[in-house]
Amino acid sequence: MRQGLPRRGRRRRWPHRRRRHRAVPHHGTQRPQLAAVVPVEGVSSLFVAVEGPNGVGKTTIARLLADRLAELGSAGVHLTGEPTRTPLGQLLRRQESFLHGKALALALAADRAAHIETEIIPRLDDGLHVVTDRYVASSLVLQRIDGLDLGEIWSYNRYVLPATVVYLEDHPEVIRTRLATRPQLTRLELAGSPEKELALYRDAAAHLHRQQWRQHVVVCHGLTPERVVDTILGLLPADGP
Ligand SMILES: Nc1ncnc2c1ncn2[C@@H]1O[C@H](COP(=O)(O)OP(=O)(O)O)[C@@H](O)[C@H]1O
Ligand SMILES: Cc1cn([C@H]2C[C@H](O)[C@@H](COP(=O)(O)OP(=O)(O)O)O2)c(=O)[nH]c1=O
Repeated sequence: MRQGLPRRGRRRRWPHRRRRHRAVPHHGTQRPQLAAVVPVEGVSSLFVAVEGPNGVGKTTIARLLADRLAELGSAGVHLTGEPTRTPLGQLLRRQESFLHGKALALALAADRAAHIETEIIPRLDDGLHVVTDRYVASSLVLQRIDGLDLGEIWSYNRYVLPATVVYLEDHPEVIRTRLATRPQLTRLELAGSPEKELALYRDAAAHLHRQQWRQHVVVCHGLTPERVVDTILGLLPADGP
C-alpha cells in the first residue's frame, strides 16, 4: 500500500493513512438534501479535483496524474470528471447551449450530488484514489459567468464532499492560442475569457479556503504535462486527504 515519493531530497511515504468516508444523516431542518460527508479514520484515499480555465490542460493533467498515482502505489485510481458520463451528465453537455443560469446550475449540482453518492464515495471507500476533471470550483466560476452570484452557486453545492483542489494556471495568451485551435467553443467558453476565468478561479479558491478546503495553485507555464504532474505529486498531502 505504501510507496515512497521523492520530495526535496528525501523519500516520503504516501499515502499515510486510511480514511473512510460516509454520509452523515441530517437532523436539522435547515440542511439541503445532499448529506454532508465526513472522513472517518481507517481508510486511505486521495480525492483530487483538477480545475482551471478552459484550455489550461485539465483533461491532460487529470489523466496523467491518475496514471502516475496508479504507478506509485498499490491503491487503484479512479479517473472521473464533470459533467459526468451518466445520462444526466451527457444531457448537460448537450444542452448547455440552451439550459442557462439557475436551471443549469441546479442540474449540474444534481449531477454532482449523484456523482458523489454513487461513484466518488464508493470508490474512496474501496480504497481507490479518485481524480476528477472539474468539480465544485468549475461551478463557482462558470455559473458566475452565466449570471449567478457566488453565494447562490455555493448554496447549491455546500454539502459536497471536500476535495483537494489543484488549480492549473497559465498565461492567458497560451490558453487563448489553445482555444483557437478548437473547432467549436461552448456557449460558456464563448461567454468567458482566459483572464476572466483565471480571476474567477482565484475568487473560488478564496471562497473554498474559507470552507477550509485543501488547495494548491500550479502555474503550468513552460512546463511539460509530466513536469506539471511532478509538481502536483509534490504538493499532495503527506498525511492523507
Ligand atoms: N503542460 C502543457 N504543455 C503543453 N501543452 C499542454 C499542456 N497541458 C495541456 N496541453 C495541451 O493543451 C490543450 C488543451 O488541453 P486540455 O487538457 O484539453 O485542456 P482543458 O481540459 O483544461 O480544456 C491540449 O492540446 C493539450 O495537449
Ligand atoms: C463541471 C461543470 C461544467 N460546466 C460546463 C462547462 C462546459 O461548457 C461543459 C463541459 O465541460 P468541459 O470540461 O469543458 O467539457 P469537455 O470534457 O468536453 O472538455 O460543462 C459548467 O458550466 N459548470 C460546471 O460545474
